[in-house]
Amino acid sequence: AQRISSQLGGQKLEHWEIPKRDWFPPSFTFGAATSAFQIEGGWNEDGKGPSTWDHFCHTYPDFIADKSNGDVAADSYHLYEEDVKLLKEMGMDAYRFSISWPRILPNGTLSDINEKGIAYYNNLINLLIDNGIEPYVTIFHWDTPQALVDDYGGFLDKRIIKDYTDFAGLCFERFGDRVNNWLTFNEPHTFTCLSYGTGILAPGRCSPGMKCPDPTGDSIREPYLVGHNFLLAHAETVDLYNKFHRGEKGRIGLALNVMGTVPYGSTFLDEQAHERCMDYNLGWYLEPVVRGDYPHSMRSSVRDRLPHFTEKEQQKLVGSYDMIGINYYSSRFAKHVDITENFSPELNTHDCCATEEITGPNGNTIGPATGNAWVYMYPKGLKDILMIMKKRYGNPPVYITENGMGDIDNGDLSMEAALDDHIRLDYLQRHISVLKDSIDSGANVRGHFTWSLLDNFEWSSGYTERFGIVYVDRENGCKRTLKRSARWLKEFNGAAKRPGNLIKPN
Ligand SMILES: OC[C@@H]1[C@@H](O)[C@H](O)[C@@H](O)c2nnnn21
Repeated sequence: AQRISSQLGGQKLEHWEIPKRDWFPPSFTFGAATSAFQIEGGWNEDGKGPSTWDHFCHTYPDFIADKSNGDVAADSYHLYEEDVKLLKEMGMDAYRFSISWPRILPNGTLSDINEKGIAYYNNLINLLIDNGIEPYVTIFHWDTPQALVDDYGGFLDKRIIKDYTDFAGLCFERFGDRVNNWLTFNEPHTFTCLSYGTGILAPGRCSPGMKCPDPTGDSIREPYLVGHNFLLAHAETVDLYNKFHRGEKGRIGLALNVMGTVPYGSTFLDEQAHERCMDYNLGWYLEPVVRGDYPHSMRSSVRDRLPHFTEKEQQKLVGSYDMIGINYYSSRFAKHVDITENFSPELNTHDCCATEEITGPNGNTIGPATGNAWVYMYPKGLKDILMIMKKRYGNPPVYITENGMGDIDNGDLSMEAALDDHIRLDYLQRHISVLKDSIDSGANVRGHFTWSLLDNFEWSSGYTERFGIVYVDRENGCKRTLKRSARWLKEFNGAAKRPGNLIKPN
């Protein structure tokens, strides 16, 4: 039966529509996700080197909505025991977090290993395991060591492939005996388009004449160059993992953000536009690891601006994953754009010759607004993507490695109102529910991670968007308080009946 009530958004689900844990197999993983720069703070503590995000926030505060930074963030560098306690209290099966590259390698290379940084992650991993919570580690979640950007331009240069592979190898060596689930990269699509296309994310590059911190880049070439180096670094890292570090339970993959799309109108042109958008939003990084090259529609429109793989690189790329992470938040209407005689892309995202519209031809949005500007609730978009994974990409094990929405807080959202996050609750219930629907339709989806465990530093939005299921009071020592959504997840996970006390390693 259709588990989602006919109404979206305002209507709360009927009680029989609210997902239950036993809709899913016991092996299905429910967790929460964070990333290093967004939660840790301790930006220069115990020998940590600066990341491009430390540099970006300190140098270009006007490009952050509230001129804030990650110096303290949610202070998880000091409060990680609190974080694990909350995960245990909610009965979470797993915790997805990332490793700060410059925290363990301050200048980005193995020439200087920061043992205090390594110790932080070992303490976190040990505490998670002692409390029966599976660590899912994202090796790279956008915080490139500033030293490598200063030295050779970071991901713009092929030298990053060796430095990244060395960094990943150190993580496998030091944490791999207890960490069995690895994601090499978080969201290559977002990183390339927003860090080297529009330039709103660190290191903030874009073409001359455009408005971004460093307008000395090339918004229609650098995204593809950086994306290519991402894929080559991913392939080398998985090869290293396979050769020296894979245990019998080890699994590795990468986490891809996918903006879902539906055709704007019923013409075949919008159908094609939808197909092209899915090639760019999903296929750009998935097809190279599935079949060894970029989607045909990208090859034919980006042409000489899209690098090629050698045969040797393709051999390492194809099949370089045991699982695929999908970060899903929302969908759009894909609308055809004609290529006229003066068509000339200014941003790499213009190459797909389609716009992604929030509002459809009849003036309705794709789904109800939720809070932050770009998340409109459309749970069916998640099923549509999972069906593409099944029908087109071989139905690999998929984890929803991020799913959630943000509450706007320009200093005017009371803690009481923030704690009663009924829109987030409705959003999460509908997206968890649609996963059951997807499994019933043959999707090989294995888990769901809520973004995010904690209210944290939301990149160019700073602290004006709260994505956490746990409220963080940064005015009061980053005190953590479960929101309504977290209390439902605790009930959903059946933790209400289990002791929540934290087991600390002896
Ligand atoms: O914007 C909310 C979150 C960010 O906080 C994450 O760091 C990023 O992986 C992401 N991708 N899509 N949405 N998100």
